[in-house]
Order: sequence, then structure tokens, then C-alpha cells
Amino acid sequence: MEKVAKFYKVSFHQFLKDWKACFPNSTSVQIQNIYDEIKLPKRATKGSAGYDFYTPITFVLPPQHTIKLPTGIRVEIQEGWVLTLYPRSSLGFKYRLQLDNSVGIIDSDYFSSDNEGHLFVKLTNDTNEGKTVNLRAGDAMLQGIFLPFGICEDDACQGVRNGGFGSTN
Ligand SMILES: O=c1ccn([C@H]2C[C@H](O)[C@@H](COP(=O)(O)OP(=O)(O)OP(=O)(O)O)O2)c(=O)[nH]1
Repeated sequence: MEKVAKFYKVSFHQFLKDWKACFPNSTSVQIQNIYDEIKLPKRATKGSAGYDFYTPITFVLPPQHTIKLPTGIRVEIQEGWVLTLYPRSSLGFKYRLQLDNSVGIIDSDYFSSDNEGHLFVKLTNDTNEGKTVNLRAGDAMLQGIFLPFGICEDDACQGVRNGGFGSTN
């Protein structure tokens, strides 16, 4: 198995800034407590492809509700690889819990962005059975898989990323 990446926590300074932007009512003490409990993504078994990402907070998501979460995580990825984020199968089967962007694409050059490459996730409970999602802090909420990718033979792209979500155009 190729070892191509490493997860880190973003700095507390970055987490505080990004958390306050999403949840302005949180106090600095609450945010420090959330930050201290953040777990790096892990695989559950030797044969698992997916790294489980854990929710930093307990949350309830009624049908058709959405939550945007700063994960507190950044990832250093070798050139030629990408991290892809997907729903956990179990939460998809039970609740149709979706990533709003269908699949999260985490580029290797996001790591060196001004925001430390802070990973965000946006989730929607798309249930058609009226079910409410309840996740406790530390529960696995989605999974990430590292994949290799190719580029075109005549590709001379020299652009430099700084930021995410539409930052390049
Ligand atoms: O679920 C996601 C998806 C992306 N990102 C970050 C990492 C990624 O490298 C960056 C840009 O994502 P993408 O390339 O998919 O977005 P885009 O809308 O095409 O914007 P850009 O112009 O920045 O490439 O945003 C996240 O934190 N979470």
C-alpha cells in the first residue's frame, strides 16, 4: 500500500477564526474545548479504503436541514494524489445523508493555502422517510479516500492555489 499523505490539525488560531464564521454564538472557551477533542481521521480496519472523519460537535439534523462544519483537519498529500470525500455508507443508507457537493475534492496544493488548507464539510439530511440525523461529537460522519490521478500530455498549467471553493476563478 502506498503511503501518500498525512493528516494534521489546523492551528487553534485558524480553527477559532473559521469556527466563529460558521457559529458566531460559540464562545472562545467552547471553541477551545471542541478543538482539543478533534480526532485525526482514521481507518477502522486494516482493509478499509476510507478514512473516517469524525464530527467535532454533537448535532441534530432534521429532514432537509444542512450543516457546514469546519473539521479542524488539514492534509498534506503527495503530488499526483487527491483526497476524495464521500458520505459514510451507513448514514447514506439510513438517512440519505449527503455531501452538498456530492463528492469533496481535496487538492494537494490546498494544504499551503492561507487558511492552512482547513477542510470544511457541508452535509444535508436528504431523507425521504422523515428521519432525523443525530450525531455525537467524535462520531464518524463521512469517509475520505486517497486516489491517484493523471494529467494531459500537453498540460502546462502553472497556476497556484490559495484557498478553496471557487478560489481559482
Ligand atoms: O468538501 C470539500 C471540498 C473542497 N474543499 C477544499 C479543498 C479543495 O482543494 C478546495 C477547492 O475545492 P474544489 O477544487 O473542488 O472547488 P472549486 O469550486 O472547483 O474551486 P477552486 O476554484 O478553488 O478549485 O476546497 C473542502 O474543504 N471541502
